[in-house]
Amino acid sequence: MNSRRDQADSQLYSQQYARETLEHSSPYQRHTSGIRSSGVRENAMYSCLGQETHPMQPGEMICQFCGHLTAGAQLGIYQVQRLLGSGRGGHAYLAIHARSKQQVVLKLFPPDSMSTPLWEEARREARTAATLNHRSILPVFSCTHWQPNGQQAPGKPLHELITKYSARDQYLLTLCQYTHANLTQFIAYYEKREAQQALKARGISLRNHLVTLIQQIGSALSSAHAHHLVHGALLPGNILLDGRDRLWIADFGLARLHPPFEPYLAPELQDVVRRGAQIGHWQDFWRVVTPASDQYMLAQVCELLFTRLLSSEEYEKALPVVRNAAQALPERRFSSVDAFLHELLPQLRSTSGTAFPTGASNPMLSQSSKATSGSNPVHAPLATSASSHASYQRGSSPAQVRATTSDNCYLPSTLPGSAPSSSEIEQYQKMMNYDLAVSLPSSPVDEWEKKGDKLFTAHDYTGAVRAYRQALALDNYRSTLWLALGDAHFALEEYKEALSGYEKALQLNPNDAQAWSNRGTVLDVMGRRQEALECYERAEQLES
Ligand SMILES: Nc1ncnc2c1ncn2[C@@H]1O[C@H](COP(=O)(O)OP(=O)(O)OP(=O)(O)O)[C@@H](O)[C@H]1O
Repeated sequence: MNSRRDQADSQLYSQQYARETLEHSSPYQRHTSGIRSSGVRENAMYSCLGQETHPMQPGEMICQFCGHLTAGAQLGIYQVQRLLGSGRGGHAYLAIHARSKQQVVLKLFPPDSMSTPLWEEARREARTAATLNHRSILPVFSCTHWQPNGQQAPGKPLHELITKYSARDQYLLTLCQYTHANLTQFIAYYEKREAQQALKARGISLRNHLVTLIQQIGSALSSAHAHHLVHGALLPGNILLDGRDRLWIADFGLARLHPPFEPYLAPELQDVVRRGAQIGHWQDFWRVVTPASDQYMLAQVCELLFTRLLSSEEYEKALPVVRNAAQALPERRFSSVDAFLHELLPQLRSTSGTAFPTGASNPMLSQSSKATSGSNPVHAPLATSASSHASYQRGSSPAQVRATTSDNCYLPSTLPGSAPSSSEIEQYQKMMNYDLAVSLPSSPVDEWEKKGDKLFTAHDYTGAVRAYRQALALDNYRSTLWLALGDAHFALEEYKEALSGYEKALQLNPNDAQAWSNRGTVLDVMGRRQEALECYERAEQLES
């Protein structure tokens, strides 16, 4: 069995996450009995999960008024808990796997004549993106057609609910891993002076953290581009975080079904989108997106992060580079996302400004705080900010920032559901408070963990158990330690203790494929075959 010590960095869930998971479990999670085969709760008030809930008829899965799923609806083996938000094409729901209680996200895209003809291509792209196995590309586990009033087959995996695509009321249904925050929530939290001060007190640099996040976005995009995949809508809601330093880009294939809104829409796509809105389909938009338009969106995301979270001294050297990536003419941008980041990151690292701007020192802060409370991140589109022309020069191509037209009024600049609610911000706030501590220099816990790993490698499993327990005495919310402890007990053939270690690890990090797989192995050894198979299934989903 592989202890996966080398994967320690990816085991990133926080102690707060574990608490939040319990605290935020909905009544549907706590009382899962009473689920009928029709997919909705028995003896319950039937209501939809929309912003304003409406009563619904027993057995109805989709609300006729707002198109949201019924509270507690069961789709195959997944039970829907709550609405996470709505995007350009559909709605995202938090759901749980009925047997393992694993949290997942179900996204439901209603039929819509502008994008439905592209669903097959979107499904293919989502599958291709998942096969890249890139650590910063969120894989879609399953992407099927689904009919609300068809046979729901509770207990079946989602892909077995697939129906032949023909009827008009077919929905597109996707399943992916649940993560704990998106970039909008991250920004909303770190704009707060207290959050920045808490980081400062720990000696953690928010700027360095942003570098880590941007690197991950760049790496995911580069890998996708190398495989002829373009994201097409790199919006903050599609950039997901685990609360520490892990980031995923979500919705490859799916995000591109609808054009992004300003300021993320690259100037070269505006005419196509305008025409698409007139003729009633997004097929041309689907075809004309390019790696250069992804680069443009990444530049917008960078500017959003810098202006909202850093002091101007911290990002002033980086800004011309960002503006070059957001040139109105794609041929004036960098040759690739890699080339962009190659120029950008040294400029960010070399700045000497304070790592933790306060409201007083950051001129953007008071303005952006207002934006946080109400709507999507609002910031000036790079290419339209004519007053801030870039002076960045790259190669022989002079930097030139062009004003773009901003008369794209057919797309909303803010979307319902995209702004974090105060409870989401609060949840994220608690989580992040702990999380960035991961950037701290090596601690006694790290030392004990390393010692445990060495002993494990030397086959001294009893010594390893002792070392891991020492580490856990200092920090028993670290999932990697519980996993390692489980491995050491397994090696000693102490299966009950091994199982308990894996279960603790999974409480803290339910998306750890290795912990699921190891739990399966120990259950197998204990003769609990059926439970073991469920664990393997979960591990495979997470690894696929
Ligand atoms: N896998 C996930 N884990 C956690 N939250 C998610 C996940 N996928 C989506 N969300 C959140 O659910 C909300 C709605 O997501 P959805 O994808 O429908 O729209 P969006 O990402 O905000 O915008 P768009 O789809 O238009 O690009 C967003 O806040 C998004 O961050």
